[in-house]
Amino acid sequence: MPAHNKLSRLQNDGHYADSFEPNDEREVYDADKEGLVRQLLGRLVEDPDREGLKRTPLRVAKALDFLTSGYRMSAEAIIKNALFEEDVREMVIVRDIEFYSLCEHHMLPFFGHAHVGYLPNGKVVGLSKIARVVDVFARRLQVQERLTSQVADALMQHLGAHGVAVVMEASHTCMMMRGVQKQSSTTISSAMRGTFESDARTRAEFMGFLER
Ligand SMILES: Nc1nc2c(ncn2[C@@H]2O[C@H](COP(=O)(O)OP(=O)(O)OP(=O)(O)O)[C@@H](O)[C@H]2O)c(=O)[nH]1
Ligand SMILES: [Zn+2]
Repeated sequence: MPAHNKLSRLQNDGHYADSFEPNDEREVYDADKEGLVRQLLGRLVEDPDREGLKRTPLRVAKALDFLTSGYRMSAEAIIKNALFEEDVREMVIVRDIEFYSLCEHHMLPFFGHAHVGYLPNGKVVGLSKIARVVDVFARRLQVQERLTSQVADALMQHLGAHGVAVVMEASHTCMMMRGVQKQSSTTISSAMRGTFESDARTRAEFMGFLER
């Protein structure tokens, strides 16, 4: 088991200590968190020490670390090394990017697809980086609307684009497995920035591509 705890490098204000490497996807081990999950398990089940549950607190702690790893990642760092000068002015769309996030109200998954478009301004970005930026914000405790806006704002800020459009469609397990128990409803959210916000034809062109 790793002796150090990477999370300890996270400062209280949510920023990273200088020594922290952004976008380090290595596994985090946090003994405190494992203990807290063990306590919770003790309240939930009759025998938290039975064989099948012995390593569950460790597994849950590691899973939660992964599912919130977006707090330790930086969209800027992902984008800045993958921007290429290219005289492209037409719309670029990456659609059907699957994502998984946790709703901040219940810490239950919501998941679906993101569709991202942008209008380049002399630079294009490596396509995989757009999907990585979706993950940076999806791997946090979220509401879908904020997730959508954060992806749009980060891309707008770091691409130098004329505009960015993000549409996300998701199923919320907190509405499916509990609460209102609606299995088929999906939620669509959008965030339009720059030309996509100011020009209805650009927005319509983007939406048209999504219909295919
Ligand atoms: N706007 C928005 N709401 C969300 C999202 N995820 C979950 N919610 C909602 O957050 C609300 C929380 O409402 P509360 O009344 O405080 O919680 P609750 O008693 O568990 O609500 P129910 O789910 O209706 O049982 C619920 O209506 C959820 O459906 C999201 O991404 N965006
Ligand atoms: Zn919820």
